[in-house]
Amino acid sequence: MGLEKHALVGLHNEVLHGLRVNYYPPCSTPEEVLGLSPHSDASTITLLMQDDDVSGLEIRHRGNWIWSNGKYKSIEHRAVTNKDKRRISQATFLYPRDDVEVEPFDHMIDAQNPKMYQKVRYGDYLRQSLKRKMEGKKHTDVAKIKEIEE
Ligand SMILES: O=C(O)CCC(=O)C(=O)O
Ligand SMILES: [Fe+2]
Repeated sequence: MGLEKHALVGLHNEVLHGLRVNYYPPCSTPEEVLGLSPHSDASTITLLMQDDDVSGLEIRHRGNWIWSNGKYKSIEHRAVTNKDKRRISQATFLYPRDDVEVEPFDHMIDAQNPKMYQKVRYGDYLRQSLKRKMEGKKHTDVAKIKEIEE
C-alpha cells in the first residue's frame, strides 16, 4: 500500500479489539433464512474463527476501504444457516481509537482516482454503523463524497 512498515498500526493510535460470538442454530429452511445479512465490517481488520465441520461464511467482491480511497476492498459477506448443524463463529475486530480521524491517504489520490471519502472521526463512523441494520456497504455512505459513484 506504499506505507512504511508499522505505519498502519501507528495510525490507529492504539489498536483496540472487539469480539462478537455468533450462534446459528439449525434451521429447517436454510434456503429462506440467513444467519447474518450481507455487510462489511467497520473494523480495519477482522479475524474469524469458525467450526471446522460446518461452513456458512459467503463473501462478495465489492466495496471499499476508506484509507486506500477504494483501492483495497473490504469484503462484503454474509452467513448462511444449516439444516442439521448448529454453527458458532467468533469474530475479533481490530479498530482504531475513537478520536482517530480516518481519510484516504494522499498518495492514493490522483486525477484518475479523485478523493472518494471525506475525513471521519472513527468513533462516529463505528457508532453510526453499529446503529444501522446490516445492509452491504451502506454504512460507508456517511464518509462518501457524494458526487463520486463507485
Ligand atoms: O459467522 C460468520 O461466518 C460471519 C460473522 C461476521 O461476519 C461478523 O460477525 O461480522
Ligand atoms: Fe462480518
